[in-house]
Amino acid sequence: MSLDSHIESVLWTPDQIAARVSELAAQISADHSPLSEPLVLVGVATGAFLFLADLARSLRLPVTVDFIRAESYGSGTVSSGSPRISSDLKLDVSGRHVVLVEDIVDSGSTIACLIAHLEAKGASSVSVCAFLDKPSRRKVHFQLLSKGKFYRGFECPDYFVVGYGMDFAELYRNLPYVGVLKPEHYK
Ligand SMILES: O=P(O)(O)OC[C@H]1O[C@H](OP(=O)(O)OP(=O)(O)O)[C@H](O)[C@@H]1O
Ligand code: HPA
Ligand SMILES: [Mg+2]
Repeated sequence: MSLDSHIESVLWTPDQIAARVSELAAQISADHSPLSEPLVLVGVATGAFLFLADLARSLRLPVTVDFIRAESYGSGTVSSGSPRISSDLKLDVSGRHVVLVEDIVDSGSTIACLIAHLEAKGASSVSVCAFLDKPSRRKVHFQLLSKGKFYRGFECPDYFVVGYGMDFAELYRNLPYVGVLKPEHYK
């Protein structure tokens, strides 16, 4: 079964995604060189899995990789507004420079919760690298401490998007592009 027929329009093609990921990786590499210890990439499961894999392979720095899981959407398209951390880090990030890797920042509640969590663990800096940023939907205006930076791939228009890691009801994550679903597929 192909899910391509469920897509109304493609917003970013695989080539556009690859080009932007390379630019982000170059910027992060330049900003974090040289480091005395490897940069810690923290992927936000599940949605960031493809972006993290692509970004990590483009970085020209030693990195360590871990995952964290925060849930707020369940199977719908609207955030509950109060994410909970359902799976924590394995690595100790105290004294380390961390980049939180997200597929999308939408209401901002997930990333705000995770930034606070990593800062409380004593990270030296917490930056955010989000493939997409949807500022039109922002409810929580997160702040980074002075050494943290916000890297974003693209500004996303006000659609619920799928593909390149992002799901609707756990489907569409493996599409190699980002697109908008046809209305009949939002149930
Ligand atoms: O800015 P927000 O409104 O908080 O939304 C963004 C978050 O929502 C999605 O994750 P979700 O909780 O759906 O889990 P998933 O990554 O497993 O899809 C997405 O991957 C981000 O982590
Ligand atoms: N698509 C998929 N998952 C999401 C989105 C979106 O637009 N916003 C927050 N989580
Ligand atoms: Mg999701």
